[in-house]
Amino acid sequence: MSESDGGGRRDDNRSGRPDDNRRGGPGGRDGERRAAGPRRNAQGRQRPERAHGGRERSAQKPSERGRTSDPQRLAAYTVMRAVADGAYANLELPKVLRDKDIRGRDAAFTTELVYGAVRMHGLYDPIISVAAARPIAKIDENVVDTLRLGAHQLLGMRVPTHAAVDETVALARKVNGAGAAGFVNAVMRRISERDLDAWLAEVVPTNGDLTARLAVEHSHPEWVVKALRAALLGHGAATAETIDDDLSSLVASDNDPAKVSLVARPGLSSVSELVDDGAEASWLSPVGAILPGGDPGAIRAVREGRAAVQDEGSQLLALALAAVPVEAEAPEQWLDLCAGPGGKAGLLAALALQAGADLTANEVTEHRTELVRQTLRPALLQAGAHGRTIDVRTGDGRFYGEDEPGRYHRVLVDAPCTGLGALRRRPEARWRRTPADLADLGALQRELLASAIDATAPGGVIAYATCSPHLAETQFVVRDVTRKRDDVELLDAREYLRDASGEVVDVPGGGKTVQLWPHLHGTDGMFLALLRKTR
Ligand SMILES: C[S@@+](CC[C@H](N)C(=O)[O-])C[C@H]1O[C@@H](n2cnc3c(N)ncnc32)[C@H](O)[C@@H]1O
Repeated sequence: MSESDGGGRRDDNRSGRPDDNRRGGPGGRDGERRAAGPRRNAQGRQRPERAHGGRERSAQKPSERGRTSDPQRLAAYTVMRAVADGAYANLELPKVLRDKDIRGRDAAFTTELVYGAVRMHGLYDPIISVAAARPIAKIDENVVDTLRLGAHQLLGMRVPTHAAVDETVALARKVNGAGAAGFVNAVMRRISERDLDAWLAEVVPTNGDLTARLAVEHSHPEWVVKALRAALLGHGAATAETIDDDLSSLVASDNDPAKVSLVARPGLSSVSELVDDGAEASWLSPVGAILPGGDPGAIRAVREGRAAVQDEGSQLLALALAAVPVEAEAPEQWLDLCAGPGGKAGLLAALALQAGADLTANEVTEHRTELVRQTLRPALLQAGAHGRTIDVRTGDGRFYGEDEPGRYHRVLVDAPCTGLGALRRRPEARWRRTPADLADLGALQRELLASAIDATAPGGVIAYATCSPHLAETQFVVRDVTRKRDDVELLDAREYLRDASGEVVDVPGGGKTVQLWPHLHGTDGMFLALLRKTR
């Protein structure tokens, strides 16, 4: 239900959960790492900071300590292993939480454990390696996952040291075996001897190469940091003078939990309904609201599919496509070419009904088409009453131009992409993607955009969007496709990106396309180009 990383509060602290595990992680902005407040003992009472993260010994003998692992850490480990085998954390975690009946604050704690350990292992692995006095590749990968969970408790959450060590050793005994537990105990104790700043001073390279430094400090593959540097410069969001600071802010924000933003699908729900249910109106999106805490599923409009969890950047893009003036005979035909799982289609469907337009929502995989159908259910139910059609289809978007030339008046190409603008949401994404993906995706993105243009009627408008700022997926795709054609022109997309008070959203850079940024707008790194079909 939620796109959030979770987090939350816990009154008792028996198993060492932090009071507020959403903030203060190693990926947080500089100076905020320990901003969440003082350390607490196992009963949750405040205690003084230690100078260098010194040891706090348990009163128990090692053989007596942590014989049983708690269900949350065991669940976190189970998800970690599934992710190592190719699963997606955001899909696997809810299943495991459900199976183990882990809810509320315990679910938030488990979520933070998994997301933090997966996301931050680019930093934790060098620390584990130093603490273990051996290369990470020489440690069994199951044991590495246990240690990543332990390192995150010590360095990224404010779990009391004795609880983090004892519970991680107990977990190791259960899942890695008694021999490994002794090793885990030794490594965890070594890690606990220093605080995060001392470890950063130890493992972050100091040779002056900012890319290498940021890659370790903020746990990103180096190629991603380089690509983000090029993107900031290429989209005009940084200059030669500001790039180091801007890049640092961007990679730091990739490790901040995304706020839980909701969309009120127009005509089905409203921002004021969401506000009445505890959300706060978004200043950025006219149809958005922010949930300050709690489960979005507790909100009636969300449960009924009239509202949903959706990034504000995604909302702005769909609204922009709907806002461009188009001269066409009613009813306008709208097309979402790559609709799965249906987030933007959900908003477009509501807007189409209000505008008296029909919508075709297409997706290439059956499974994701079914997700689109579920998302659109409330709009589908209303379409008949409005005398309108919402058609959900499975098909390859590359053939729409050939099969239905000139049929549509507004077309969204929310292209499959690397997702480098949404790293906050997918903890494993940065480690899965490789530069080689860009070649495959680039060819597909170009074909989909060309097909969309062919499928658009003269005077109609095409929105090309990605949740990546990578230049190869954004500017270069639009440039390559449009320069081969004389039937399309680039519109100034900035004109149509309006905040909740109707003002043009401030987007850095001087071009006609829009690039949103997590560190500037608090949204995913969404790209938008708007094209007019001229003939
Ligand atoms: C970035 S996602 C779209 C997200 C969606 N617009 C939303 O807001 O929920 C891209 C989608 O394109 C689909 N896709 C990939 N290749 C496609 C193709 N050839 N034709 C149509 N859809 C395709 C993927 O399966 C994926 O669901």
